[in-house]
Amino acid sequence: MKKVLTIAGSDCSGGAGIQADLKTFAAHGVYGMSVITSLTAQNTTGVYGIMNCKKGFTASQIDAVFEDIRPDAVKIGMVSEPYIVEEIAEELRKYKAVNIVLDPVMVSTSGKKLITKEAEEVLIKKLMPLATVITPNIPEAESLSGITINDRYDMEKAAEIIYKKININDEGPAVLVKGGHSINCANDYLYTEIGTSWFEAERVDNPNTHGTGCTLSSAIACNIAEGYSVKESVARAKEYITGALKAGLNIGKGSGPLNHMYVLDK
Ligand SMILES: Nc1ncnc2c1ncn2[C@@H]1O[C@H](COP(=O)(O)OP(=O)(O)OP(=O)(O)O)[C@@H](O)[C@H]1O
Ligand SMILES: Cc1ncc(CO)c(N)n1
Repeated sequence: MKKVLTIAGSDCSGGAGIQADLKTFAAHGVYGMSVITSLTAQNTTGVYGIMNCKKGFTASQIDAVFEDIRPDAVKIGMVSEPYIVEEIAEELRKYKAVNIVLDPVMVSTSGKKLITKEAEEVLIKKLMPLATVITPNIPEAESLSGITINDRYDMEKAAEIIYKKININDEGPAVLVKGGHSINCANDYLYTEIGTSWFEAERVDNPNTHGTGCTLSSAIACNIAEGYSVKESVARAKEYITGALKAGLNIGKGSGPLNHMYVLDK
């Protein structure tokens, strides 16, 4: 059985963060492990508090995992503070971790800022270059590229700018700009060293989209762990997220979670 690690924040209401990641891992039939960077008090209506892991403890958790069970892929989600980003980068370099999917979580679905400006800068400099693929949504891609995104062409331009900013000697990550924040569609654009692709999907008319980003990046990590290419992994993850949204749960008073237990045919 493949083993996949998530390094992310906890969502006590179970729709995003570590909880979404572990449910996605289970739906993909891989063995899931978790390093928790932050506790959040949140639910489907908003984020009401954040308590970060104290200095050194994210690194201790990563040591405990890697010294015993080497992951086949690693997903990284919410990392709020620069010292946590530094610890993760140092540890992943130390263990020569591979197949890293980084979701640069900046703002929650409900609009709460989940990362400091300083942490964002360290994320770009130290962690993104270690990744295989990064998965910004439209506002995150705007922040990383410095351009405003209004249409498909802007998504393509932003992906290329971000790719060129992070990739030194073509050794950095592919860039997947997610279109979940578009109005009429849900098309994602992938920019890699060997080519570009659009992943097109109909927009599912469902207000329950809490944790879609966490879930997509976890599904990509599972597929990469199973040996699929980045492009195939994104295609399969896209099919899974669309199915999980269509499978429609209706939980909570706000933007509820999707149905992680949707299983993709092998
Ligand atoms: N209503 C929808 N219908 C179909 N697909 C969607 C919908 N909303 C989001 N997606 C898809 O879900 C994935 C996550 O995209 P999105 O842009 O919502 O990420 P995010 O903003 O990081 O998520 P989060 O809400 O967890 O922060 C993408 O593949 C996107 O196209
Ligand atoms: C813990 C956590 N990670 C990521 C997100 C982004 O959806 C969230 N709301 N909470």
